[in-house]
Amino acid sequence: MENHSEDPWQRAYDFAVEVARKAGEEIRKAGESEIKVMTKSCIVDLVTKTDERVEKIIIGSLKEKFGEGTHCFIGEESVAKGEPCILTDKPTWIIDPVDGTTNFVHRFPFVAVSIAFAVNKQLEFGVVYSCLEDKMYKARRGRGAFCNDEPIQVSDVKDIHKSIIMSEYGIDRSPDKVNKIFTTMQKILCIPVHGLRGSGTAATNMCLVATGAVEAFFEIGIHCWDIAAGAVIVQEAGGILLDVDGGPFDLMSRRMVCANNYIIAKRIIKEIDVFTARRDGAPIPKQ
Ligand SMILES: Nc1ncnc2c1ncn2[C@@H]1O[C@H](CO)[C@@H](O)[C@H]1OP(=O)(O)O
Ligand SMILES: [Mg+2]
Repeated sequence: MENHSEDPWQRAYDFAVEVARKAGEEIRKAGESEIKVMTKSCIVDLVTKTDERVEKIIIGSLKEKFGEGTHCFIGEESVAKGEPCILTDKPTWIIDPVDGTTNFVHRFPFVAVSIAFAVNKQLEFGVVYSCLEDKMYKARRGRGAFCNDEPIQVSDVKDIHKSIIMSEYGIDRSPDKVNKIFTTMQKILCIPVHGLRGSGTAATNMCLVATGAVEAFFEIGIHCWDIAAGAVIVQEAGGILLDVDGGPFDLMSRRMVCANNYIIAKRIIKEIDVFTARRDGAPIPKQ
């Protein structure tokens, strides 16, 4: 019999990679036929049957493998349907079945499956499968980060003027919020930096930091399922995570800066116009 006592999560990690691949194949196939689009919180917050179906496949496979009741699950579409979004000390899977749903709907070619696993609120591993590019990013705490089994590393650029920074626009179209986002983007662009990019998926943006293609990614408004897997991948690739105000990273805070090093992170943080986002798991106030 295999002895997992010294390495309790390897089996879960390997299985997460398998499940992410299967989920990505489902997404690729679904993209070949007509995509029926629905909305969630507002008219630009999109969801499809594929998001819901793929989340069910992922959670179903994990429950079958690890036994119902022993593990907890936080999944984007389950939370949208009223399941709690609370991270406890129990072994917890944090899942975004389709990160970049808007891209998926428009067939803009960056769509990722994001699966992370935390125990005692510490992230143990993360898997991001960029399914249209067929890139499997993965990392386990203390064991390095990989893309299609090749080790990956963040860039060694320390000069902000030689960097590419990533961010996103989110889904809030109130002029006040959009203004803050654009002000930040303008300030960063005019530092100046080499470029400002956004792939439309937070998980993929983080993997691009991990491979050294860009130096940093920041966003306010993302959820824990968008960034949990990417957080392990960035850290294991030698990068760092911070709050947008320079404090420690908090997975449930809906705010994050990830970067190749502190010099780049701190320089960006100086330019970020912070706005509030209700924490993941916080009760929604009654109207
Ligand atoms: N309210 C929000 N504000 C900002 N980003 C959000 C957001 N909700 C989801 N995102 C995520 O941030 C990136 C784009 O802004 C995507 O990864 C998107 O994930 P999604 O495609 O799974 O919804
Ligand atoms: Mg997402």
